[in-house]
Amino acid sequence: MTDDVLVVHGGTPLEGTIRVRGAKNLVSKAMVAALLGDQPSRLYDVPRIRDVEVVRGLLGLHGVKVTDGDEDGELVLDPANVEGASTDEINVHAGSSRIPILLCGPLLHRLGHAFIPDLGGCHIGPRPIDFHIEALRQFGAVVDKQPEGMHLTAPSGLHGTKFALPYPSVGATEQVLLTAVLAEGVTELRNAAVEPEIIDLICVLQKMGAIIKVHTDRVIEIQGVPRLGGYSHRPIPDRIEAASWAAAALATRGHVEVLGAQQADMMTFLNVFRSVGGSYEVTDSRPPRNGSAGQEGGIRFWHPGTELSATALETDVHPGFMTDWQQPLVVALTQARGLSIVHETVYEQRLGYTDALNKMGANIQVYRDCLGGTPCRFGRRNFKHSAVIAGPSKLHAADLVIPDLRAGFSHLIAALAAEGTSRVYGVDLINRGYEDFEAKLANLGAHVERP
Ligand SMILES: CC(=O)N[C@H]1[C@@H](OP(=O)(O)OP(=O)(O)OC[C@H]2O[C@@H](n3ccc(=O)[nH]c3=O)[C@H](O)[C@@H]2O)O[C@H](CO)[C@@H](O)[C@@H]1O
Ligand SMILES: C=C(OP(=O)(O)O)C(=O)O
Repeated sequence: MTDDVLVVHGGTPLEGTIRVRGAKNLVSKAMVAALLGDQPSRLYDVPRIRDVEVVRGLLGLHGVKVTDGDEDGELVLDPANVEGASTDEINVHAGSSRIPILLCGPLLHRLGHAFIPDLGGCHIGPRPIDFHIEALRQFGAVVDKQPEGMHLTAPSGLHGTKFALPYPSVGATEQVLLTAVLAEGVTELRNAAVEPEIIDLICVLQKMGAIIKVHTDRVIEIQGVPRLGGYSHRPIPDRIEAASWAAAALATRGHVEVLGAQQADMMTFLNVFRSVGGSYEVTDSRPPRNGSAGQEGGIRFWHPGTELSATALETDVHPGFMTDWQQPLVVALTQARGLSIVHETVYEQRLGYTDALNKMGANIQVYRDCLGGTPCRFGRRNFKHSAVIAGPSKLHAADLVIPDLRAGFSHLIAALAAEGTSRVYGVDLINRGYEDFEAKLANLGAHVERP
């Protein structure tokens, strides 16, 4: 633990430009999709983050040759020799990410069997996988849960099915997509998640030869095809990372331009950012013309210098306010005048990190009640899933231990916004979803150092 610490000298506004690459929550799934093809795939703008390394390792164990392409961030994934791996080899990746569960369908199609290790990911609630298992069973998979992991077979192959999700789960929707594309017949998924990363995964699968219709009202219809080829794809940029830097600009009274950030995927965030009093400007990209260099588009976010206002928000599935934006933004809300209300409706336990903010001088109370306009699944289940943030608060330095990815980034922002020198332990966790964050911090003028 001691060498995984960042010393943060707070109180300096973040100023400058950074760039975000392919979305963590798409890139890893597109890599899994490559397993379904019988030709190589090319994925561009892949960030150097831990989740990518985990999937690269898992694909490698299953015979997919993953190599770096000519362009920085380009991966070539060749599934010509897909093969099984031992449970011991696969279990090296146990507890490291949520992505392994998405290998079920592709491995059943390619090998007829699959072994999935225990999942990792952020500790923000129990995160069950019952929807995944139920969907896989409906496709015809036999699922056997054992202490060392989950074994799956498909003795009669996988067949299209009609399935309605009890909640529009991102992962379960991806599970259905990745299984249905090569299943025999038609699959109809109701109450599907429609996050931009899912639509981008559908684009990847369509490039491979899949037939997928996205109807209104969260209905997705997939017509199984007998084979899929490879794809060449430049993923959507990471809208969670972009919003995290936006929140950091606001909390530190700074000005950060995020190249690559896309307005269309961040509309709900931008509305909240503006209602709090943050300023932003969308810069469109310009191709090179008549000898003048082109310009990459993005969004500039800054603190206007005037007082920020409290707001009320509820996290929700797309197109609602994304749960992964919540933790970084709350740090900025500690600087807004009045009472802000945050109702977390996606995860039961995603407010634990507020204890650390309170230790730094914030005034945040958490409640079991649904404090938003709409009662949610957690209302009568004793989870502290609503927060009231009274601001503005002067934050002071503290020693912090990072509990998970987004909470980790929020701790970092709080330390950057605070007066004095904080020590942030466990910062390596941030590498799971933020590429080169230390280099980016240095670019933005943050005073951080390894002891
Ligand atoms: C790698 C990745 O893409 N992670 C994202 C993905 O996580 P992930 O795909 O794990 O999140 P889900 O959308 O599945 O989870 C949403 C809710 O559904 C519940 N649920 C889910 C599956 C299931 O079988 N049973 C069940 O009850 C979960 O406990 C949670 O309360 O979407 C989340 C919601 O946008 C994001 O916060 C994560 O960053
Ligand atoms: C919850 C998150 O990720 P994961 O699903 O990988 O834990 C996140 O990215 O904020």
